[in-house]
Amino acid sequence: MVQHSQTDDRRRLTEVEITQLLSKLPDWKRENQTIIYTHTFNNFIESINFINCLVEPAETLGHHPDILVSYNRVTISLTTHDQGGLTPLDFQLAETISNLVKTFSETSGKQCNIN
Ligand SMILES: C[C@H](O)[C@H](O)[C@H]1CNC2=NC(N)=NC(=O)C2=N1
Repeated sequence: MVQHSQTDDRRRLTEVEITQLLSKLPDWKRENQTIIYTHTFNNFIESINFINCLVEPAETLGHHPDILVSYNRVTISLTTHDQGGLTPLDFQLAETISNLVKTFSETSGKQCNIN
């Protein structure tokens, strides 16, 4: 029988692991089986441009954020729907999103990655 290893990025995380991983993502908070982050941009266009920045990493990971846009505020929720909870993939994508926001802000909304 195939055993799922600890490196399986689609396995459900334990509460202890979730707490540990969240401590490295200060902008994100836990809400039930999701982790959530809200960022305020300068306007609606920046919100949408930033969301477009999420397409490539989401497709690459095969993991997709739930997104709510309210003018200049974008709320991103991550969970692994297939597992009904949080997995390493959620934290991987959260870290990527936080890095994208940083680059996006530093380039005044012109760029979201440095490649
Ligand atoms: C087949 C495909 O990879 C899966 O359905 C993926 C797509 N993107 C996904 N995204 C998220 N957030 N959770 C999932 O369970 C999920 N499943």
